[in-house]
Amino acid sequence: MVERRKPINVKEAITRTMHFAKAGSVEYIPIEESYGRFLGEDLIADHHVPPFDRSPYDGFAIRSADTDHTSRNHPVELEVAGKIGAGSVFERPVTAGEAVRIMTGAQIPNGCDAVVMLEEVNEIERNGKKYIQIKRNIKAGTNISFMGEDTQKESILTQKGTYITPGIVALLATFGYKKVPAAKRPKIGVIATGSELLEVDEALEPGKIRNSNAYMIQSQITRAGGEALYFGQFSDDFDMCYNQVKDAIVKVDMLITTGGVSVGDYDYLPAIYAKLGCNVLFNKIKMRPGSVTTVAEKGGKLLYGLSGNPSACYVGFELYTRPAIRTYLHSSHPFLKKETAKLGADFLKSNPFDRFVRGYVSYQHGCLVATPVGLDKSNVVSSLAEANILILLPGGTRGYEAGMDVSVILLEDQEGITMEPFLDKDIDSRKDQRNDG
Ligand SMILES: Nc1nc2c(c(=O)[nH]1)N[C@H]1C(S)=C(S)[C@@H](COP(=O)(O)OP(=O)(O)OC[C@H]3O[C@@H](n4cnc5c(N)ncnc54)[C@H](O)[C@@H]3O)O[C@H]1N2
Ligand code: MOO
Ligand SMILES: [Mg+2]
Repeated sequence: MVERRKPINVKEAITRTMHFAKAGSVEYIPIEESYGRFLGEDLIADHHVPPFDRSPYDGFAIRSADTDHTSRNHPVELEVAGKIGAGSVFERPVTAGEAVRIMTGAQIPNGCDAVVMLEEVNEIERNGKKYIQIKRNIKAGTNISFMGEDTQKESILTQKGTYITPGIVALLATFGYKKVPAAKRPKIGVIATGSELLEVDEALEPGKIRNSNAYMIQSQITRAGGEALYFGQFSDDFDMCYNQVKDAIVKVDMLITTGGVSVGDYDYLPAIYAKLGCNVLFNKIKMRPGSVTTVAEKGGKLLYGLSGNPSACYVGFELYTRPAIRTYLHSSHPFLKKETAKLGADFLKSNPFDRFVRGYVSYQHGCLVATPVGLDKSNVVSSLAEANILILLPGGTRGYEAGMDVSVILLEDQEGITMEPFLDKDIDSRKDQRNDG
């Protein structure tokens, strides 16, 4: 008799999975390798930036009070007491009637409180001494880049768990991080199952297909910030698959298998979880694709039994594995960002389960338009190549028409959101949006 599974809703499945998601450790890596990693600690400014008042222009540092009674007809003349370039400091306080020739980036000399640009002064020489003439009144603070105006000491610049962009690399360098505290990447094992699977470089044979999921999942792991460990593809043989899974678990932080998770004669994952004594969190979800997605836990490690169907496998990863990876990477926003978009085409087939339709979001006249791409079947691979979003169509009795507001999940997002807004309104809402008025 075929096993009858009890489906749970997406919200419950995510909640059960995230209960076992935990943060990993922190490692120090060279700053040159930090781009694309995730910060392991909050980045706190340990000094002001800039660390001193400095000149944003090539010009003359002056005492503004010297220009108090200056006008076009009554220019003031200041003696040039010296010259400093960026990196040098003027050795003594500047006194009344003096100016210092200063270059962009140089520290403002003591006594000065303004800078006049080179273009704004007349330079003259008399008796071997240099002078400048200024023809207007200069206010204190003019043309000064003030200490701390960029960042204040003690401020939190970037939170731990943040994806390190080139801009964050610049901040890390500014604050002297030759070694960067980075969240250690979780090691995610990947095992593909199926006697029909050919290696990627094998020629097609009757009844066989190439294993695309293993490579797709490895790239999804990399995009999410994890480190993929590929254990290979294995034919549908219980003992072989059991031993592979058993051996892999000890080498990884999480393990993903693809295929063999449904109710077929050669779908061995349920029996493997049972023999390993795993705590199966769920094995059926009210979602399409990916309803057979199974998540189990063993000794605190998450084991993902993703569907063999490529689209179902992809969606299962993004909904259940990706947030666990980001949590491991210390993110407080581990879920992909959701936005509201206009549906770009009718999607009239109703389904009692929540749908995560592969789609493409484009910008049209300042508006987000989400259009389904490719064939909407869970065994389809081509739609994945075009998709940059998942269009979330809550389950219900009616379909969706072009122009309706829909939620979309942004697949390339790096900022993320917390669990609450991700599970908000449209996941498991069960309401027919067309009754909203
Ligand atoms: N009687 C029932 N049959 C099925 C049910 C069900 O509830 N009752 N669920 C269907 C759903 S929904 C899905 S999704 C699939 C899930 O199948 P499995 O996870 O058991 O995966 P397989 O049977 O091993 O393969 C399914 C499909 O995917 C292809 N595949 C597998 N691995 C790969 C790979 N690495 N790369 C590319 N393609 C792969 C495989 O050839 C099959 O075509 O079950 C339904 N059946
Ligand atoms: O798990 Mo299946 O993808 O719902 O088609
Ligand atoms: Mg199967």
